Amino acid sequence: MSSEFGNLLKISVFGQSHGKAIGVVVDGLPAGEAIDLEELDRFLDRRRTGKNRLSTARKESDVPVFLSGLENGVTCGAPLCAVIENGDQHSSDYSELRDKPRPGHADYTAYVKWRDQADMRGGGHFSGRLTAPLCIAGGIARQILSRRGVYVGAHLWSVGTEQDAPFPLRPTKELFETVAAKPFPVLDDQAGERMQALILEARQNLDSVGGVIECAAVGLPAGLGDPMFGGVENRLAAALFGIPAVKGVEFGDGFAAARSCGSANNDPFRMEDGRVVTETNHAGGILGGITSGMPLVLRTAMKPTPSIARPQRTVSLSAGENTDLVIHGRHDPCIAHRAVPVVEAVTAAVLLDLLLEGNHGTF
Ligand SMILES: Cc1cc2nc3c(=O)[nH]c(=O)nc-3n(C[C@H](O)[C@H](O)[C@H](O)COP(=O)(O)O)c2cc1C
Ligand SMILES: C=C(O[C@@H]1CC(C(=O)O)=C[C@@H](OP(=O)(O)O)[C@H]1O)C(=O)O
Repeated sequence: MSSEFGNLLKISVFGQSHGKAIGVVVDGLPAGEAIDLEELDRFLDRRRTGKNRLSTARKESDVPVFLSGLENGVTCGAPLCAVIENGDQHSSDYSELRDKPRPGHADYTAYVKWRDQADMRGGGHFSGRLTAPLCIAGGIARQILSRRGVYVGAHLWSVGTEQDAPFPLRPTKELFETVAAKPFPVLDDQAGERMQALILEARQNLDSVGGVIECAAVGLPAGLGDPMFGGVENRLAAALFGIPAVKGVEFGDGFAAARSCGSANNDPFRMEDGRVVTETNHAGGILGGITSGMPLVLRTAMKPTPSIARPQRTVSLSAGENTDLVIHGRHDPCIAHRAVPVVEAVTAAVLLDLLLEGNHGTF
């Protein structure tokens, strides 16, 4: 199933952007886990729409209703199902797009696959809207992990050409909390100001801008994951590419490592308080697909929002001829800053799945 991932912790996302509701089924959660719903709401709020001109004007409350799996706020072992009602759809914005696919969005490929049955209102099932239920699942996974000393956090690494400071060699839970509490998720607030100016400028120019998110996980044991196709990188990348608009995933120094040399890229081993650590972390905490015990570090490249307000060239599918398109409606001038908690959510879900596998489902 294309909308499901995970081995022992199976996460299945359903719904369409302008349908009645969107939601998630999470099967395989350990029983007896208290879920702090206020903390979950703070997590969902970091992704929420309609806060300011940096994001889409669509206003959704994103309040999850738990239909199963949670009794008195505690997981009961049965599959957890949560739904979010959609409340602010402007479907007329999309009537023309059925015939004239938006460059950069999934309208054309959805049409190729599903023809006239495709629900492309608000991006349908391809929409970034589906990352709200993903954040319910990942927000719960994140709480379960942090109870066991594994912390996942992320920040906006760059927007366009503007760059944040990198995570330090050993990011802490406190650093993750500090970034998560900020209205704009960066380490260096001055860089954050420049990024916000860039997003507003793109919007002003009837355009959009891309960005990169850096995510880290600390407290992971060494030895998680398997060689070759069962690697932690493989598992994370497969799930992270499920986030709409992700066009690249790298671990540690990633593509920059290809411009480095062995003497600079190798992380020297040292003993510290009786355990093996590395002096640097170019590998991003993964060697041979297996965690080394150093912080896991990854980055996801988010493309610029495809729906932009300036006129674009497309085709009329019915007439079979070239034409022009002006997209109306409410769109994010940048996706990356809103997707920071989404990357945390997916990372936490995959790591919890891997930890459950290593402990026969009971972690
Ligand atoms: C949080 C989030 C918000 C998004 N907002 C928009 C948007 O407002 N307008 C838009 O055209 N695309 C938006 N996208 C991106 C599209 O959903 C995505 O580009 C499209 O489904 C095609 O998928 P692909 O880019 O992975 O190929 C958003 C994605 C995410 C994750
Ligand atoms: C609603 C969300 O984002 C939506 C994601 C999206 C897309 O094409 O991905 C297109 C827009 O939908 P609409 O045209 O209905 O406003 C965004 O607002 C959300 O993230 O919750």
